[in-house]
Amino acid sequence: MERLVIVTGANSGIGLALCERLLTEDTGVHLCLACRNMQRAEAARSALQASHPGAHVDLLQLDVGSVQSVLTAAQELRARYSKVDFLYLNAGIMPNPQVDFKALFKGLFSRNVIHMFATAEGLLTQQDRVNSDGLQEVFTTNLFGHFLLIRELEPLLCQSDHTSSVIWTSSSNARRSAFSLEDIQHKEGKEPYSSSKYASDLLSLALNQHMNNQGLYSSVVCPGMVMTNLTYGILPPFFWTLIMPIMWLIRLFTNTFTITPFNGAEALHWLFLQKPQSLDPRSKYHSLTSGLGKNYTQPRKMDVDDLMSKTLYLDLIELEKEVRRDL
Ligand SMILES: NC(=O)C1=CN([C@@H]2O[C@H](COP(=O)(O)OP(=O)(O)OC[C@H]3O[C@@H](n4cnc5c(N)ncnc54)[C@H](OP(=O)(O)O)[C@@H]3O)[C@@H](O)[C@H]2O)C=CC1
Ligand SMILES: CC(C)=CCC[C@@H](C)[C@H]1CC[C@H]2C3=C(CC[C@]12C)[C@@]1(C)CCC(=O)C[C@@H]1CC3
Repeated sequence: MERLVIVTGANSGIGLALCERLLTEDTGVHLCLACRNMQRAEAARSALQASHPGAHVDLLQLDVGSVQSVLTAAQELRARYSKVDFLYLNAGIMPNPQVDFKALFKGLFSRNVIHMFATAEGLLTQQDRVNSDGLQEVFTTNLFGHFLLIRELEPLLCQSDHTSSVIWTSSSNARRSAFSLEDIQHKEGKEPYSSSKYASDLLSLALNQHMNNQGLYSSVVCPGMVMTNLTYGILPPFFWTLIMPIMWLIRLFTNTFTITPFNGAEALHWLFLQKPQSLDPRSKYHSLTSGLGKNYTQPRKMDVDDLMSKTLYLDLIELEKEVRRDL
């Protein structure tokens, strides 16, 4: 039987590579590319169908950064499909990133150099802004829009006769110290990306605790450090070209430098092949690539606790009520 797989942010990078891998490596996949820009979505579909003639690929207009767009897209999905098997919550942004070159240089000569390259801890800040819903843009795109989508798709995800999986593309940059329950949107700080990714780790745990009994399972993935539009936005392109040999060299010391979107999609694809009941709700599934270029998936325990995750879940439900009231 065909399995319906929805991928947000499917028109480029890791999302597009995942779609390519699903069509190449699996049979009976019905894809729905959920993208904000329909021209880019069309281009992605054409590329997928050029390499997989006859592949079942639908498009859906979805801007996860806009409450109204999520509600309209969910309504469309409920009209089109009777169930969803996999929902990849992959769309994400890192606006106006700034690299702290002083910290980078200092880190190069410290014992933490591998950790620094794997997580970018202490290296990156971003400048966020408020969107037209009055919400922080990074929080809405990376977390809240996806949360709302899950809530809206409950009738398709939670069915008595089958299980469904929601899979978050989180990051090694997710860090507890960047997140605060007093400021879940990260209005105050300078690391909204790190905060939003940590929030997705917490939320995934809460979703498992609240929804496993309805057949919905949530998992978290880290794709590693991948060269995509997102990373190309961090430094000027010529700089990346210049340091590319160093990047391949770094891979000899840290398996988190997956570098290509194909490699980065490893854990996302691996999860497609697993029974959701067999997965650990407290682990993040990492795409890793060895120095010799071998891809594999490894679960690593997340720095999350039950009380924090439950509190965030309840805060998000409250926020959802508020935004619905304001529509
Ligand atoms: N690259 C890396 O090293 C890492 C990436 N990640 C995560 O991987 C995910 C995919 O990013 P990646 O492939 O790297 O980067 P890309 O920029 O290539 O892909 C991001 C995708 O998200 C889409 N998107 C952004 N904002 C919205 C929105 N409001 N509504 C709908 N779609 C949107 C983009 O669409 P559009 O083309 O219209 O902008 C694009 O398709 C992100 O969540 C990112 O945080 C995590 C760890 C490391
Ligand atoms: C010599 C060399 C490789 C310099 C690059 C330094 C930095 C720009 C990178 C070092 C670690 C990278 C990293 C990311 C972005 C680029 C770096 C900061 C991410 C934050 C990209 C998005 C993520 O979700 C996690 C990545 C962690 C590592």
